[in-house]
Amino acid sequence: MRVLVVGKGAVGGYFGGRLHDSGADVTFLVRRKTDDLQVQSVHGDMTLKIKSIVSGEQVEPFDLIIMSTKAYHLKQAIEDIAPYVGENTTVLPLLNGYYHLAQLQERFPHVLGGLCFIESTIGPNGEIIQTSKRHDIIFGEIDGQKSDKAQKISDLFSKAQFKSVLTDDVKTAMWNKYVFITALSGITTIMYTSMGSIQESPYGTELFRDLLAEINAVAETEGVQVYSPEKNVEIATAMGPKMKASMLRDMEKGLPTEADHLQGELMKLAEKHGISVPLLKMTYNRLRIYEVERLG
Ligand SMILES: NC(=O)C1=CN([C@@H]2O[C@H](COP(=O)(O)OP(=O)(O)OC[C@H]3O[C@@H](n4cnc5c(N)ncnc54)[C@H](OP(=O)(O)O)[C@@H]3O)[C@@H](O)[C@H]2O)C=CC1
Ligand SMILES: CC(C)(CO)C(=O)C(=O)O
Repeated sequence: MRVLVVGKGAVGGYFGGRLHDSGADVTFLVRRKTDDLQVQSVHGDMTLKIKSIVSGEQVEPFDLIIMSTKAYHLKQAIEDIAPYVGENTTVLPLLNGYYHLAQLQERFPHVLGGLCFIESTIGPNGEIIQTSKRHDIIFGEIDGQKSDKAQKISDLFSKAQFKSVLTDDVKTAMWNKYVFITALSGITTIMYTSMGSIQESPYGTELFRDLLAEINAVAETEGVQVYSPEKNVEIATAMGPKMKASMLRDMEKGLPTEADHLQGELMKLAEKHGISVPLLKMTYNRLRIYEVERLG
């Protein structure tokens, strides 16, 4: 199976690197040509020679295209991959959030739902640094059906050094992750620290739980039954006290955030349904101020 990984960043570099290391036929779509990939990981480091292409290069359509750009780069990435999507190509996004699925489905014939749990970032020399144990991909057909294509992807993933789960309810899995990351990126950016410090502070866990409860009420208007706030607090705690959302790591580097795609979309939904979400509103507002100040 020929695989194209779009974005050789924290997520794409890690999972694409693991797939390449397992013997899979992986190409990276990059914006600057490179054949090096370095991964420093709690599961073992890798120094790899990889295949890469830049947009516009003439190559045959791929069997699987893994999308791992930030949401604010997705529109351009969709244009860039269009020539590499054929009638048998499957597109698998690993982005946080939910509403990018519709963007992809509008354009491509076969899109799976997907998400990942991994704490990784791009280091100063372009290396991928993965800092806590989870390295999981959860994916499946959006309509919940079994398919040969999804099964073949699962077989390919099972040979690589990460955990993968083929689910028949990817919609709920994506919403669970969406709720979790919206609250986690919100609380860690507002408090500007890791989960351990937040949980040691007087009201940290309570505020995290309250934010999760607000977001659950919004998510449930989409007809999904998501994890309880308590379960999400447990998931965050299990990732270790040093865990920070990638959004905070991006803010520390002065980079843009996915606030519009995560908190912003949920604010729109809350307003549509008249749901009061003061903590979510404060979080989104703080992140919007960051964006305005960042651009000077
Ligand atoms: N980091 C994490 O721990 C986790 C992140 N996520 C989610 O995964 C998604 C990706 O995040 P992350 O990996 O952290 O982001 P990064 O910024 O680390 O990586 C994104 C990569 O996409 C590349 N890119 C952007 N546009 C294009 C394009 N048109 N063609 C080719 N490459 C492109 C960027 O290239 P360039 O270097 O040129 O800018 C960059 O290398 C986000 O939705 C995030 O929320 C999910 C779970 C964990
Ligand atoms: C919380 C975490 C690390 C889990 O995958 C994540 O998704 C992110 O920070 O973007």
